[in-house]
Amino acid sequence: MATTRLIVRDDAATAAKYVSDYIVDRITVFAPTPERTFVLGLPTGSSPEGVYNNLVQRHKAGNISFKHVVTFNMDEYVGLPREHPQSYHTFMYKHFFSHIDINPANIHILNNNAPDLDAECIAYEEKIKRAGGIELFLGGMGDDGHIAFNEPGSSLASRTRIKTLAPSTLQANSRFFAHNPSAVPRMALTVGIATILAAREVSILVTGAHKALALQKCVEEGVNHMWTLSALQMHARAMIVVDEEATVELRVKTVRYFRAVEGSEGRQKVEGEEVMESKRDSVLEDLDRSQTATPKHFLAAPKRPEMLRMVTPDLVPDAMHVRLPTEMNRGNEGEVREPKLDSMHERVDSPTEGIF
Ligand SMILES: N[C@@H]1[C@@H](O)[C@H](O)[C@@H](COP(=O)(O)O)O[C@@H]1O
Repeated sequence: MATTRLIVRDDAATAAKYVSDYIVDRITVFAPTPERTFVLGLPTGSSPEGVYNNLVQRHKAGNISFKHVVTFNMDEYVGLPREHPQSYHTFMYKHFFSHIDINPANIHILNNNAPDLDAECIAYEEKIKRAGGIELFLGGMGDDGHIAFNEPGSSLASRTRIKTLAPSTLQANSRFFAHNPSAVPRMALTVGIATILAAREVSILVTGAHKALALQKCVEEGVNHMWTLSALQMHARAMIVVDEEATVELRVKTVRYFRAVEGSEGRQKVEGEEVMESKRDSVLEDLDRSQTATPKHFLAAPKRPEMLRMVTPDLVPDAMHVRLPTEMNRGNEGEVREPKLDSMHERVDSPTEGIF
């Protein structure tokens, strides 16, 4: 059975509303200050457009401020000028940043024109670390199951790096480039799977029947680097919000199970803690619930927000090591070392990529 929590909504609009309301709730409960900012990871793509529209509306209605929110975008095409209409830089300002009260100094987007792209990627990881780690990473999913630009075959231990885009991505994203796949940049900078898994919480929005097969692979099958969103199964606080259309390849019992999980949450209240309208806990915890008494702290956001503000662990959940390639080992401090190249990686990835 899947281990990533799934929230099913009727259509793309209500799925996007669920995600935007969730973000507003999380920031509100966190109550960020200049000294204690809320660090939000952000995606681009057509899926999150509705989320950004809702967030802008909630901001304009006076429901939410982004003054003390720090953002890190997931990815960016290599080589496109910043002001190019299809750069992710342009996308973010057009759909979100230009309409909210975020401090421009708090916005981080990978510099796709940096003279040294490898150094840019390393510095980006450092900036995330210095910001205290990502509190909530919002994401989407490509038609082939990729997250950010972690294309099929990416290492589950990857960090921010250069990736060569898969033909399936060039094809899918050609809709933004006059339907010409050869006009899509061939490379991108992207956070890695491990960067995403290191966030304290991950929320993914997946809508449309064209994503249904990939969703099925990522949710019902095992962790697999050919369907990189499946890595979320190793995260203790992850959810995927989908519309009905995206569920068409899932088993009926899978959808029923997750609906039942969501339904049962509304009935759980924990004394002395503030329940966030039952919108948070993780699937691992959901699974525990069926076997043991429900741990109270998994159902609710603690009233003292500082409890949520622990330094990001340098990843990796125990279960992950079990599945990592044997070349992968750990250093003295418990850090994960990069895996050695193997022939499959050499075939899939460009020689310019130091880390897969
Ligand atoms: N790098 C982005 C991903 O972050 C995004 O999730 C995916 C799906 O985009 P869409 O929501 O338009 O289907 O597109 C691109 O590949």
